[in-house]
Amino acid sequence: MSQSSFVLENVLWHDAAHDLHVENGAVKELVPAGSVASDAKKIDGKGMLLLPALTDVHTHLREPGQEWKEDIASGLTAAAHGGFANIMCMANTSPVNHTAAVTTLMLDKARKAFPDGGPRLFPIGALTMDLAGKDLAPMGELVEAGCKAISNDGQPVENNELFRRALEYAADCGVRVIDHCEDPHMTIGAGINEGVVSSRLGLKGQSTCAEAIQVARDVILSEYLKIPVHLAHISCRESLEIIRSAKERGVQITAETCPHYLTLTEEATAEYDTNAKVNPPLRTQDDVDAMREAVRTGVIDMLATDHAPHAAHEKEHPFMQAPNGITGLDTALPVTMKLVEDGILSIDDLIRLWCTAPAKTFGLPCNTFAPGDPADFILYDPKEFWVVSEETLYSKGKNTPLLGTTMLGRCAALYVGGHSVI
Ligand SMILES: NC(=O)N[C@@H](CC(=O)O)C(=O)O
Ligand SMILES: [Zn+2]
Repeated sequence: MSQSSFVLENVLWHDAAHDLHVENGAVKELVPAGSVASDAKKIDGKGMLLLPALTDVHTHLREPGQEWKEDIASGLTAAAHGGFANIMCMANTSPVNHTAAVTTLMLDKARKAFPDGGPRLFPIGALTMDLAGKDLAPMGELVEAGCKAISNDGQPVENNELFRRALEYAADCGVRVIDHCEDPHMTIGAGINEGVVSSRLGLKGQSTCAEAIQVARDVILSEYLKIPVHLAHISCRESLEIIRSAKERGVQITAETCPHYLTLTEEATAEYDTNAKVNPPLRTQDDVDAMREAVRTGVIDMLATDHAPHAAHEKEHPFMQAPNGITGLDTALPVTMKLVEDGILSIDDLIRLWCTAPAKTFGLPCNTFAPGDPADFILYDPKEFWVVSEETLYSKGKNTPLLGTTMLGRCAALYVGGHSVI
């Protein structure tokens, strides 16, 4: 019997006990418990919550070049324990992922990290060479090598003509551009919101205008060219208003936000905590409220981690010198499940935001538990207490403002294509 044919018995799906029948790595049926007629191997699901596995369209894996922060093996291990079947990794490595050779190296490393099958890796190619904002990267070659999207994430493109040509070139290559929306002249790298906390600390903050201006630029180009654009890590109310009205006009804009923009405010940086220093910065409670509304109504299409691991010694620099970024693969699902417990999201919202929308937008494998779908799923233990600490995070990056927080619930098992990864 193939290892990927089995009946997973007694799992909780939408509050009722179900059995999941997997055949040759694909879903055969998901039915009320006790109604599968098959002599395939039985696995006890122990009443755990069944969820489709997650897709992260925005991860920084740091390999090649900055393996002390994270490498592909450690990042994919954190992804597996976080419940992710698909990971799209950003191009801001060293060297930048601007040639097929770098993309191929990333894919080789992923295969070697999980020779029997693990989370699937889908690299994102650079938009410009070295992310320098001058010469377009060879997108055709990058897509052929396996890149699923194009982005200058971390180094926003300020040249509008170049950005327009990049959208056209990427569309010709059949992929979407993911834009980190930030006017690079408006205090890029500040990592703290321009507001009461930055004033109190005597730091130069980053305004919401820096983001919203680029969102507006992208909407204008997307509408004019009739080319889809994906907006990365949206953080503030002003951007949402632009995205909402663009979508009403039928502009092909998709957008993501991250768990931290749904749960944390600028107050997290009030004690100069560099683990809360991220780009775009954590905003106000009013922005958090607006973001929560936007993920419910579909103004924001999906969640992404923006997993941005950095080493402890780097985050120990004074606030303005410390690098931007929060590690997120380990904590994304429990943080989102808490939003479900608190009645802010429904479980169907969570599945749409973390599974169906990201996979479908970027053309990745997607499990909706329909017959024939890849058997990518999680068994989630809602009763596992764990404290976020250097020891409990699988990522090399321990840079999260959640250190010391107790989480209720964790991914107990991940299957990708019917293969048990953890
Ligand atoms: N999001 C972050 O705060 N940091 C990202 C780069 C970026 O997107 O700015 C990183 O690579 O560390
Ligand atoms: Zn970014």
